[in-house]
Amino acid sequence: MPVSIAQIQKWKHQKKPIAALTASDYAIAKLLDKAGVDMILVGDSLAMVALGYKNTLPVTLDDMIRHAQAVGRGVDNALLIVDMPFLSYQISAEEAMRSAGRIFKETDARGIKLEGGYPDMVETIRKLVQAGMPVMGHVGLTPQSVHRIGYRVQGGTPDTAEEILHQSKALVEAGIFALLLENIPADLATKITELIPVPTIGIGAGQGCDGQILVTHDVLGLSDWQPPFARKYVDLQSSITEVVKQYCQDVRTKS
Ligand SMILES: Nc1nc(=O)c2c([nH]1)NC[C@@H]1CN(c3ccc(C(=O)N[C@@H](CCC(=O)O)C(=O)O)cc3)CN21
Ligand SMILES: CC(C)C(=O)C(=O)O
Ligand SMILES: [Mg+2]
Repeated sequence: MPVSIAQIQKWKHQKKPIAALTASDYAIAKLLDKAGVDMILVGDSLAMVALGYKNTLPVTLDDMIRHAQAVGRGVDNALLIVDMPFLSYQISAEEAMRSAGRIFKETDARGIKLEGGYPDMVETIRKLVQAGMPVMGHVGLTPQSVHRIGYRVQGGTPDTAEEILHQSKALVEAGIFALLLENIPADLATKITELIPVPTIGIGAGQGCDGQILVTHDVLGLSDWQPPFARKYVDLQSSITEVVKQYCQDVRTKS
């Protein structure tokens, strides 16, 4: 039985941590799924780690759908979630509905994720949920706003922490099934986790969340740079470089 939304919601109450990672292609997605990851996110961070852009803004809805299709072919068990890319959902609820609808029609996504908890976004999310589309919220550091807020920790002052808590509650009231908390203080993330009824998945938000997510390229040591909170478990850049050098040498020495 594949992991369901109901299942991760039950795990919150059972205090069973949810292990999530990102994927952008078939090969890695299949490995993550077979290794037992609970949730796989086709994150728009693929703009940077897979496509080489300097931030997440350039990636298109067509790009996200293409990558989500590839990931979907490798996933049997994990809950597959797809990020909506910059400007595919911010202009109007109508446009968000059309973009989200394409993701559900053209991929095997079982949920989508949208950044932001400001009033207009809460209303957009309410409409998507009403139309039958499971939505995961995303507050704190929202990378699609990099030009306004940078990649800094969010919610470090009493006022901004209160605002993030308020947004989290508003998103829950609009019907999100889970909430991503990015780069916020651990005590704030713990407080939100205790106060809302849906699972929180943290990245750079401490160990008090119901689950954790990281960008797989960071975990594997394949990124050019990575956030300070991302733990690199293996340095595949070095391994791959060594192997490729060996291969080149073998070709050149005709061995
Ligand atoms: N490879 C990769 N991993 C990620 O986790 C990731 C991406 N890319 N791209 C999209 C966003 C951007 N993320 C980031 C990127 C940088 C910091 C970072 O360096 N934060 C510092 C402060 C930086 C500053 O002041 O500008 C920190 O101390 O939190 C945090 C999150 C997380 N996401
Ligand atoms: C929060 C992270 C994991 C994300 O949204 C992404 O990878 O795009
Ligand atoms: Mg993202």
